Amino acid sequence: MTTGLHMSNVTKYYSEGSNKIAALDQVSITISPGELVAVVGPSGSGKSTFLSVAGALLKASQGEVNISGQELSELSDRELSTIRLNEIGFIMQSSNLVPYLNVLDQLLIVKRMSGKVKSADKEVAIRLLEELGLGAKLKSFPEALSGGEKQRTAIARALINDPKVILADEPTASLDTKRAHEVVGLIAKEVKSRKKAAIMVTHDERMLEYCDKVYRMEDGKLTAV
Ligand SMILES: Nc1ncnc2c1ncn2[C@@H]1O[C@H](COP(=O)(O)OP(=O)(O)OP(=O)(O)O)[C@@H](O)[C@H]1O
Repeated sequence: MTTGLHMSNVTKYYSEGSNKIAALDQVSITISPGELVAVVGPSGSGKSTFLSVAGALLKASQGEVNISGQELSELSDRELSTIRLNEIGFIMQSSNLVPYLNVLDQLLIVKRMSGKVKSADKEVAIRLLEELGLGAKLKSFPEALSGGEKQRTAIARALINDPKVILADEPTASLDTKRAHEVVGLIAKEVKSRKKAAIMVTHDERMLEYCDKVYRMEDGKLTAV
């Protein structure tokens, strides 16, 4: 079976009036399990569109997107939601935590979305949070967490369903240098040990040392650096 994330000749058009913009232009990439790939590039070059297509949030206009052997264009909207929930973990710029849920419940709500929460799920969530250094923060609400702790909670939330793919969009945008290194170091470690295929969009050159490969997006075209 094919593993990881593959994109082959993916083009994504947006229509603006009678104009068609190719936000992605014949993009091909393969990310294997355990590999962390960085995507850099100027504003408006297509990075967010790339992550949205890789994360089954947007459909490609042309080309193939394949996650662990499943070709996304062949799936129904319902099947795509299931893939998003179970096979893809998203880590966003600001951690996007739910303000009225404590750290442990941020993970359990993801479990609840995919069915009933079992007591084993709670144990798995607690173990994961402990591993990410949040054992003392299980009952804390987002407002009482530091920026780094919020992002670590978001990393745990992205991992809780054991997805095949991790997509991170500027995960260090709101962090100081020290926290940024901690957070990306942690993402890299988890990607390796849990064998996830991971993409990180970043403006931060200092984070590239944690990545196995670096790609550059320019005018919708992706090239290896
Ligand atoms: N919904 C949309 N409709 C029309 N055009 C869009 C849409 N979303 C993005 N675009 C255009 O597609 C191109 C790529 O945008 P995208 O957001 O993917 O770039 P980006 O590299 O993520 O930028 P940034 O670093 O500023 O977030 C840009 O020209 C943008 O204006």
